[in-house]
Amino acid sequence: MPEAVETFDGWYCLHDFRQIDWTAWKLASQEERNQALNEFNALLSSWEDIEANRNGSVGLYQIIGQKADLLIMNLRPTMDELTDLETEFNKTKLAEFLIPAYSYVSVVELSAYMAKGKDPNTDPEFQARLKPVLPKWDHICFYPMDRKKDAVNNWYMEEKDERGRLMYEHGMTGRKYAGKVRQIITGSIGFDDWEWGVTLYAHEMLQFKKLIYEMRFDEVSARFAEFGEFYVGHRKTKEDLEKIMAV
Ligand code: VOV
Repeated sequence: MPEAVETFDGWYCLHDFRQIDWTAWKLASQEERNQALNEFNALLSSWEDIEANRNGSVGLYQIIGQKADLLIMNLRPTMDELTDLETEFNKTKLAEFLIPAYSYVSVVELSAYMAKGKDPNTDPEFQARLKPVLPKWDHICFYPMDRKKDAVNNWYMEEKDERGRLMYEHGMTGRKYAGKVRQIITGSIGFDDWEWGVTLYAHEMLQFKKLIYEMRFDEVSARFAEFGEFYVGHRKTKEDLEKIMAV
């Protein structure tokens, strides 16, 4: 039987998608709205401090389309810390005006397919990728995915060397987008409904489409990839959020 590839797991990750309840927000007083934003800004600042101390990372994004309005993405060394911060956020005033839209629980994952003699447990480059500072690039694209397990194409029945070959080809396509798209692959087998979360960053939106389209022709995606829903959006600061929420 084919054997599993060793995985190296880094920080835990919560993608928290929310919709703004505009009706409730507009009914609130200016004072209540200010209070909600100030409290959230303080919480975001505390998460940014954690990022500065290299104990996690945070990103705030505005999502386009009707699936969600906001995405708050947090990384932490343990899942307990993520659970706590989710609870803390849910208790804020702002959260009273946000409707849960979707969430994804996963852990930053690298596999040994590409390790090539390096020890991922000590190699500084591997370690930095396992505990990443989320890129401050303008645009984000997130989607969950699976590897196929049907009678004809079953990823888990392929030999390890063959999977390594397919992943190598995948990596070569990805490398063409160096400087244009950055990827954070998170593993979610046993944690969420799909097997991986794909979080991409770009300076230019169109690069997501170009990369994902090109990858569809790689054998590993063409034969073995199944995708969930796509969410795309833009990175936002506290000041941007104040403008978004202004009514
Ligand atoms: C900038 C783009 C880019 C680059 C450079 C890149 C490179 C690499 C390398 C070198 C490796 C293997 C080693 C490791 O690091 O784990 C991976 C791994 C992985 N990828 Fe990837 N990927 C990219 C981008 C990228 C995209 C756009 C997708 C979605 C697929 C698509 O069709 O939409 C994807 C998926 C994955 C997955 C699900 C895995 C884990 C598979 C597993 O079975 O373990 N990935 N990926």
